Amino acid sequence: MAQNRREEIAGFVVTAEQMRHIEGRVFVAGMPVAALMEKVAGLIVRRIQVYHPNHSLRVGIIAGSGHNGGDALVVARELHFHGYDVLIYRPFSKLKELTSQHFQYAKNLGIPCFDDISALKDCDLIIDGLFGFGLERIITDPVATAINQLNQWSKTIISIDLPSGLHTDTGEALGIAIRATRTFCLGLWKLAFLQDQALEYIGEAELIDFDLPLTDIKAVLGDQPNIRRITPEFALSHLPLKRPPVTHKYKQGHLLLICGSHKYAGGAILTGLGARASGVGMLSMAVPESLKDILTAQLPEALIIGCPEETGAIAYLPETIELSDYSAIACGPGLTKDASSVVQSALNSTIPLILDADGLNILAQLGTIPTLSQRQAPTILTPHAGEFKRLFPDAPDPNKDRVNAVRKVSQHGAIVLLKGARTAIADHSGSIWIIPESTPALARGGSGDVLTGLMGGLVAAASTRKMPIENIVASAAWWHATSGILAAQERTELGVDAFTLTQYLISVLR
Ligand SMILES: NC(=O)C1=CN([C@@H]2O[C@H](COP(=O)(O)OP(=O)(O)OC[C@H]3O[C@@H](n4cnc5c(N)ncnc54)[C@H](O)[C@@H]3O)[C@@H](O)[C@H]2O)[C@@H](O)CC1
Ligand SMILES: [K+]
Repeated sequence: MAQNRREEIAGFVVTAEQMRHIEGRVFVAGMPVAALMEKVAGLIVRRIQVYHPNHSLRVGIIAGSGHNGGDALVVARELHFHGYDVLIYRPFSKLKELTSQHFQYAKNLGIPCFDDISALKDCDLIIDGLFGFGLERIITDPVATAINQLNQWSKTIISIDLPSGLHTDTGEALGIAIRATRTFCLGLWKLAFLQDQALEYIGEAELIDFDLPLTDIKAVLGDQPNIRRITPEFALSHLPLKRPPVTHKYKQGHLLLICGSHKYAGGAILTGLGARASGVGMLSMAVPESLKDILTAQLPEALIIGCPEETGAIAYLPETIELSDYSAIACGPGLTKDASSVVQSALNSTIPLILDADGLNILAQLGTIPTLSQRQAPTILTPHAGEFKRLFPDAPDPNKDRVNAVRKVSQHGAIVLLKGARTAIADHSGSIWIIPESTPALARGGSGDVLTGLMGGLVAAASTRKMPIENIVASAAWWHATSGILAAQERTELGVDAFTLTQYLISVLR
């Protein structure tokens, strides 16, 4: 039961408004606000003691005017009683009532209080309780200057709920934000934790579960939450790890990869190796004729189809290829922009299609939105931010509120996977899947080709498994990221070239 709760909670993501609704329900049901604050702060103190067991530390507490400040003041009181040398910086004179009471008591206990940040200069540890999800406008002076000064000290900082200054939903710094070493996110993951622009402020992130009832969470988020944080349990349950005892290769999916050019032969190999790891029943690869021998040598199990070529790119697909014979197509890695007619053929097919790399660039040239509107079957686009802008020049900036950006463009019918530190996926219904952990080691040539092949294989295999294709796409991205994390742990972030990554796809599952 406890395990189930942990798993379930780990999959939820909330906006500030949703969190307020959930808490509101708990308070209406009878939980006293002050009791909840005590409980939350008690859990925070326990975690602080795990990371900083030395009770002679000098701890600076930053307390804002709201309940984030209230949490921080309860933490101050408890650390004081545990023997830590505590001092408080409180920049605002007007405090919410409960926060004000905790401040009075801390002062009466003899904890030194200051309204100047420089009092905290000699602290070993800072606890940031300036703003939580109640921050709603740009931070101005003198607090902005104080945050700037604090950031320059490069101290160990633990932020309560969110690094103060971050917008809870977009992860944007509202003028300025505290750069935390560690952030304890309270109750449920706030959306900011899954936005790339917030990551440099958050440091190590940890969820502090304070027993919000699942019924209240689901009453606000719904049974099928609109935003889902991909957990290992979710991803693994969508991978074809266990086969039926009686099957044959075509029942395990037949993937057609269309990739490669004279210039980018390696991209085709990496895509093929990604597909190999998916366990797909049958793999066919359409490549330029001149690449046939090298691909056959690298992927002896694949059926390599040599295609007529022009300027080193595939000119067109041979007539022997009947696209409807396949379970799915993945098209794009290493094609060059000269392979336009091939991409057009793939778009005309009536089976699931994954487009990546030059497949996306060619789609942008063809006109993304009108072309997508002609598609009869699922289309999956896997752009990074640059490709995203070329595909959807009128969409919101994919480098800012990425979740909103990807949600907006998915209205045009495709499943869109926006690559990044926190890859975000949206489908036409506006549902979002986010991969919560990854590694910068994957920011490397060829790593995307591996994902395309892997996802292609999984989508092809899923055609007989009746699983929502969006879940398969998200699970493929999780698998890819998790393999990168393991490879980086064992080989450093420098040691995760794309070929090495393909070798970790299977070992990460063991
Ligand atoms: N209500 C509760 O009992 C619980 C609350 N929790 C804590 O409460 C926090 C939310 O509390 P609040 O809703 O009081 O909000 P916050 O404490 O996040 O801050 C809001 C306060 O800051 C002011 N403010 C907003 N933007 C400002 C700006 N740019 N410059 C100056 N002042 C600004 C607001 O007027 C308000 O007084 C959570 O983040 C969490 O830390 C958690 O402990 C869970 C339980
Ligand atoms: K905070």
